[in-house]
Amino acid sequence: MPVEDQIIVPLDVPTEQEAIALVEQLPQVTFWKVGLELFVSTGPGIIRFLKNQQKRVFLDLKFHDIPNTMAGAIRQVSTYGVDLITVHATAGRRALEAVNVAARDGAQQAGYPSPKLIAITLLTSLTSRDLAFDLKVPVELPEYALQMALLAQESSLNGAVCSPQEVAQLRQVCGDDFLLVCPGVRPSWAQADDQKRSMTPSDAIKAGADYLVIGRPITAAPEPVAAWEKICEELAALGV
Ligand SMILES: O=c1ccn([C@@H]2O[C@H](COP(=O)(O)O)[C@@H](O)[C@H]2O)c(=O)[nH]1
Repeated sequence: MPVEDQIIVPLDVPTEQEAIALVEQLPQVTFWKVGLELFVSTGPGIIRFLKNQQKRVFLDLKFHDIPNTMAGAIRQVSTYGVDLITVHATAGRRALEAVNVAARDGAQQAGYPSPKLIAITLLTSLTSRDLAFDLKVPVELPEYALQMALLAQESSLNGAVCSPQEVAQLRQVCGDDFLLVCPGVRPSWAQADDQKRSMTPSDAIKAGADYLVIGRPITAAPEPVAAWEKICEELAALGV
């Protein structure tokens, strides 16, 4: 896969007009992410727009609820024809198993291939200290992320979302067929923002990520096209 196709850019903007403007400004981007802010504002209209532009779509709504409610929501969003959907691994085994069936049903009903379901292991904005002291999880962070990924894999999900700092371990344990998507990616020249477990794009790919989610370093850059090109050049230099 060309390196450009491994970068997913989030449309973290409040309106459909701003989202469309970004897509038009960055025609080189093939994979866009629609998250909570934009989806709450526009509903599925933005997904139709992206699909009409032949873009791949990552619907990052991070579903987290009881199994029946998760299944109902996933059945509905699986009728949109998106490529990737996130759920929280902490919804638990029964919910993860339920969403698998629901995604197949919804996609089949709409005549689309099943979307790939990927589970959030631990948000990249959280630190070891947050996990231990605020969330009261008495497990080291890398072990916790791994256990959440394994829960997703045992529940037949397609992959997981993890920080680049955990991706090498997850790749080694979960194998090559398990999709690993990494947000929290920061080129050396970008600021960290609220990301706490970051790595550079090339280090994240070398560590085993399938896809990188890179937002503000591109979309909030003074020149988004130049920022995109700089990241692609850095990745192309890896020669992978
Ligand atoms: O653990 C997670 C899960 C999802 N995200 C999402 O990725 C992007 C990152 O954007 P940046 O501007 O590159 O920080 C954003 O849409 C998050 O909702 C994440 O960061 N961490």
